Amino acid sequence: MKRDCKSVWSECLDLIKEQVLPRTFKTWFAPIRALSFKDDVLTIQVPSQYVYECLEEHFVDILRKAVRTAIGPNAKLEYSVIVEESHPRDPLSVTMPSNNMKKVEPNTVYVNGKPDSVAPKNPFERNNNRLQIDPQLNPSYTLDSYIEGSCNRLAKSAAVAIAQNPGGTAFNPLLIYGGSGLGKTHLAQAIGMEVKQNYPNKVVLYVTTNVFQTQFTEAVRKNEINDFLHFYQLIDVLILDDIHELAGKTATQNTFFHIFNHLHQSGKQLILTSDRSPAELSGLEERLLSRFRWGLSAEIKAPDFETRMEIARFKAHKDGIDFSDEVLEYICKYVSNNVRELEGAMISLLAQATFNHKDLTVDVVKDILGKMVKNQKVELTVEHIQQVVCNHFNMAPEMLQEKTRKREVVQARQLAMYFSKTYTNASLAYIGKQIGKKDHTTVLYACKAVTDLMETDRAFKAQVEELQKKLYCRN
Ligand SMILES: Nc1ncnc2c1ncn2[C@@H]1O[C@H](COP(=O)(O)OP(=O)(O)OP(=O)(O)O)[C@@H](O)[C@H]1O
Repeated sequence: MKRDCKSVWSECLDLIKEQVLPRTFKTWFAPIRALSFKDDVLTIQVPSQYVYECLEEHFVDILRKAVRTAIGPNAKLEYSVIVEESHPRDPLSVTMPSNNMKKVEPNTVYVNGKPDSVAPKNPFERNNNRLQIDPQLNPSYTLDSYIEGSCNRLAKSAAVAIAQNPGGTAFNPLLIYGGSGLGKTHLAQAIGMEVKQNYPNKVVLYVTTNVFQTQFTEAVRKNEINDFLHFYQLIDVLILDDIHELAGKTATQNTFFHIFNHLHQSGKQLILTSDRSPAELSGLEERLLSRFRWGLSAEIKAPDFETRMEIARFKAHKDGIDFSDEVLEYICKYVSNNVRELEGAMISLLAQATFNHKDLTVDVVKDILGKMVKNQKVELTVEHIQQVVCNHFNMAPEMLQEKTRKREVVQARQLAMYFSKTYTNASLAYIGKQIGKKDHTTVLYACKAVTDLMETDRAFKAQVEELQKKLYCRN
C-alpha cells in the first residue's frame, strides 16, 4: 500500500511525542510539515535554519529512531529549510547515519577526551535580578598579580584600558589568544575583577565555552531558550573562555552570534579567549570570525626568561615560600613555555622536598624535575595526531586532504579520525573538517571501521597500539 507523507510523518510524531516533554514537542516538532515521501525518503519542512540546526544537534537520535520505526531500516530524512516565509529553499539533504553506527552523542560534555559526569557549575538561572548574578571569577586572578612582559604587553594594556572603560574602548571584542597555560584565563578574569571594583553595579560574567554549550543544550531541552537569551543579553561584560571549542557546533555558534550582536550593539563589553589566532580558528562561521576581528586580537606568547623569573619570584613571595635565586633560575630555565607548568613545578618541588626532608638545593631540584618531565603527558590535538599517523605511514600530512581512495591514504585518514575521536574532545564535525574535509558521519564510519578491524585483525590491532604509543612520545 502506498503511504503518503502526511500519514508517515504523523506516525513519526506519535512516536516522538512519547519521548519528549509536551512543551518540547510543541516548540520543535509541531511546526514541522511533511512535504513528500518517496523511496523511503521522507522530506520535512522546518521553519528556519536555526530550527534545523537545533533538531540536528539535539534531537537527531529521537528523529532517527522514529523515522526508522515508521519507515524501516533504509529510511532517510531530508529537510527543507524555509529561509524567509515565502521562499522555501531547495531541500537541505541530510542523510541519517546507517543503522550499525555507534550512537552520536552531541550533547555529551567531554573533559580531557572523556565524558564529564560532573555537571559544570551553572551560573544560568531564570532570574532577572541583575544583582544576583555570580560573575564566576577567581579572586586571585587580578591585574596586579598578572606579571607583564614583552610576551603579553599588548594584551595587558588593552585589559587595563577596558577595565577602566568597559564597552567604551576600541577593544571590543578583546580576543586574547595563545598557547595553553600562558595566562589567557587569568587576564580575561582580571578584567572582570577590576570592572567589578570600578563599577560594582555592572553585570560581569565569566563562562567557559563548554559551560555555555551545556547551558544552551539544557535550555533547548527544557524549552527555555528565550530565558537563556534574555539572561545573556543582560550582561555588561561577558567573558567567554576557549572559543575554539565552538568549532563545529553550529547551533551554539548561531546563538552566540545573536548574543554577541545584541551586546555589541548595546555597547557592552565582550572578552574572548582562544588557543589559536582568528585566522586559525577553523570550524567557526565566517560571520562570527569577522565580528571577532572588529576589536583587538592580542596574542600572548611564551614568557622570556626574565618574565618567568619575575612570575616565579612573585608566586614564591605570595605563597610565602623561600626559594633561593639559584633554584628559581634553574626552574625557569628548565620549564620554559608554560606558566602553569612553572607553577606546578614550584609546588611539586616544595612538596617533595618537604616530605623527603631535603633542602631545596639545585641538585635536589634537578633530580625531581627530571622525573616530573618524563611523566608528563603530551596534550593531543587533531593536528598532532595527523602528523604522527602520517610519519608512521611515511606520508606527507597533505595526503590526508587529497580526494583519493588509495588504500593507504584511506586507512591513515580513518586512523587519524579514530584517534582524534578517542583522545581529543574535538567535535565530530571539527575532526571531519580537519581530516580530509569530511562530514561527521564519515568520522563515525571511520571509528567503527577501525574498531571492527581491530577485533578481527591482530596485525592491525598491533599497529594501532604501536601508533598509540607514538602519540604520547614527546619527539
Ligand atoms: N603573566 C602572568 N603573571 C602571573 N601569573 C600568570 C601569568 N601568566 C600565567 N599565569 C598563571 O599561570 C596559570 C595558568 O594561566 P591560565 O589558566 O590563565 O592560562 P590559559 O592561557 O588560560 O591556559 P589554557 O589555555 O590551558 O586554559 C595561572 O595560575 C595564572 O595565574
